[in-house]
Amino acid sequence: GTGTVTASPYPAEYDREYLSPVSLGTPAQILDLDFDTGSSDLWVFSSALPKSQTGGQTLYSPGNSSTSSVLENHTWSIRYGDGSGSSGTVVNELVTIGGISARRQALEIATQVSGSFTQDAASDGLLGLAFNSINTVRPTPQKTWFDNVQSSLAAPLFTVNLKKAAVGLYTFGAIDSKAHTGSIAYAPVNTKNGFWQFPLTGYAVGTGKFSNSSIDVIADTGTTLLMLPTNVVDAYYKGVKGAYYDTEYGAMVFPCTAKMPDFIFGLGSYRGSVPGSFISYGQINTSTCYGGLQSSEGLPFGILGDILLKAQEGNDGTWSTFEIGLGKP
Ligand SMILES: CC[C@H](C)[C@H](NC(=O)C[C@H](O)[C@H](CC1CCCCC1)NC(=O)CCNC(=O)[C@H](Cc1ccccc1)NC(=O)N1CCC(N)CC1)C(=O)NCc1cnc(C)nc1N
Repeated sequence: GTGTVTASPYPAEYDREYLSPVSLGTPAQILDLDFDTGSSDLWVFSSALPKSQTGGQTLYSPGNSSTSSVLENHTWSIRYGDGSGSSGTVVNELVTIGGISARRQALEIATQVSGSFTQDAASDGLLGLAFNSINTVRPTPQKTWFDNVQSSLAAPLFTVNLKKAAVGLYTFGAIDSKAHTGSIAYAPVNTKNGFWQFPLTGYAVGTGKFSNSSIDVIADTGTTLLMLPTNVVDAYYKGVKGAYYDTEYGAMVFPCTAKMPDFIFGLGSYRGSVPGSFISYGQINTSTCYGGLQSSEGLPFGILGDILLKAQEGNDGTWSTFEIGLGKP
């Protein structure tokens, strides 16, 4: 079959994360999870958390579900790129998304979460959509929901259609022919690091010439910003009057009045564009804005985060949506 679920941006004006409803257990407990193609753990806020670490999230309670069973002697502990983290125990549970069910999904119950999760009332946990090899459950790593349901999908793929300040969609098992115009560009995925990793074929800034270069990136719905090698970032902000590296924020910032050039990227022979307006991410004070494009210095690859994934390229005046199709060839 195929299944579709909404992806709602939060907070509305910042698109910092996208949340999707997931049904857990019997009777159904619905939690809003951050689908993350940059990790492979499905973990939720739970009744096992100290109250002091919760902040308004919906808590999954295994005791209230007739289909949950403890995965004995298994634990998990995860650390994310922004320094946040969580850990806990594991149950097998019925997990349904858009009508597609995994009957015995490893569902990771948080017994500890770091402060930024406690403060984020909108997110009840994460659903990892990267590869099984980076799942943190021990002693036996567990499979992702996408891996568990693949045999029941019409096609072994999912598509991501995030939108700026509007509700988008994750679709499992089919490519919606209404959601794209023209042919689809494919790139070979390198799964050795457990991510959806592939090469971009180059970039251009605004109306400048396209620079052919192979840039290793991962498609990561769980990362808000677009992170690329320093030489690309420097080339981009050279086109932004008054842009500079703010050591306090550790980020490129610029006057909010600056005209932002579009960012063009190559994927095979396909050319996608991120509107310049998306690269003004938000104000840090009345006159200075924070860049949606930052350096991936120190990372083994660039990160195509939400800033790029939500981009809609305007062609012949219409809007077609840039979406990522992720699946096995
Ligand atoms: C199995 C681990 C797994 C693969 C892990 N994967 C990732 O970190 C990528 C993954 O997509 C995670 C998923 C996030 C985690 C935080 C909660 C939301 C989802 N992405 C990141 O950490 C990228 C950096 N963070 C972000 O992009 C977060 C996302 C966020 C959204 C809403 C609320 C809070 C945070 N955004 C911000 O921090 N923002 C605040 C600042 C603002 N300017 C932009 C928005 C990893 O690489 N960990 C190795 C790792 C460990 N330690 C460190 C320090 N770095 C690491 N990379």
